[in-house]
Amino acid sequence: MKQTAVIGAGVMGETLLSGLVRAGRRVDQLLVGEKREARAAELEERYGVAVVSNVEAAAKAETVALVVKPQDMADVLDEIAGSLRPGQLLVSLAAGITTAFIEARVPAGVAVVRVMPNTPALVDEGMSAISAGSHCDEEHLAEAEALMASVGKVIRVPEKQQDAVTAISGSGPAYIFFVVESMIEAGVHLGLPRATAHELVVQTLVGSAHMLRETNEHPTVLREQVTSPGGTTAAALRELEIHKVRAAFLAALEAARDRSRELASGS
Ligand SMILES: NC(=O)C1=CN([C@@H]2O[C@H](COP(=O)(O)OP(=O)(O)OC[C@H]3O[C@@H](n4cnc5c(N)ncnc54)[C@H](OP(=O)(O)O)[C@@H]3O)[C@@H](O)[C@H]2O)C=CC1
Ligand SMILES: O=C(O)[C@@H]1CCC=N1
Repeated sequence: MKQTAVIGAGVMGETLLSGLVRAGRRVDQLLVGEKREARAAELEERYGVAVVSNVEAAAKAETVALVVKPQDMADVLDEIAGSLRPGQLLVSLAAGITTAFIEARVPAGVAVVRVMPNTPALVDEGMSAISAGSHCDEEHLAEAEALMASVGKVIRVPEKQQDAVTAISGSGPAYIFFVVESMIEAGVHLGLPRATAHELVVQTLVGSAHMLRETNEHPTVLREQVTSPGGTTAAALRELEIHKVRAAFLAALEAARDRSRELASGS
């Protein structure tokens, strides 16, 4: 029986775990590495999974997903390295941590895949980008792809693109939620009840997202369709340009990309 372990069951780790359970993965094929007792009890109760030590998880599982913070990665790798064996697959979901960083800390022949997921995985609409490490064959990459496909869409990218991917789709949901928050607040300023503003904004987002995916049109075309000459949308977009929102997005995403690069150094 092939087992998959999730080490680090915080926001992203639990998102992956819950997705695997929803996708029909048998709970006796799942192991969780979690050091806090209260959290371990919570996960056992919620999913019926076995919560074990990191060392036991690493020793028993064929595939080990590492979902700890980048700053904790070196310690966790030091802890489990002695239990790992060639042929096993390590799938790291940590921002910034390179496959070379992991390979340098585990036995030779352990396959490593770097993944950048995002939280919409919680509703099976995740976006994951995966990159192979140097001891990784097609079977390992396919295994990592299947793992992440249980919670959404998966693409393969060269590892050198992962910091940019992290800035776009890894952190991306936060920018969207920030825009949603801002629009709801603006609705309240315009005199709408908060619940009404919330419903209007959320459905507008969902509808726009479906249009983007289903029409396959470029966002510029879709934006132009909304923008009647001399109308309300043109007035609003002019303000967004005056306030340099486009430039702010570029600066923000560069900052996220740079922070991802820094995380590999443990800072
Ligand atoms: N949140 C997101 O949207 C995304 C996160 N990621 C990546 O996922 C990883 C986790 O992020 P996130 O879930 O947000 O962070 P969290 O802090 O929510 O989760 C990290 C988890 O790791 C646990 N942990 C820490 N040390 C150990 C250890 N030695 N052994 C086992 N578990 C340990 C923590 O436990 P405790 O709380 O007890 O310390 C916590 O439950 C990061 O590397 C991040 O870059 C990637 C893409 C998106
Ligand atoms: O903020 C972070 O560092 C993580 C990685 C991408 C999304 N959340």
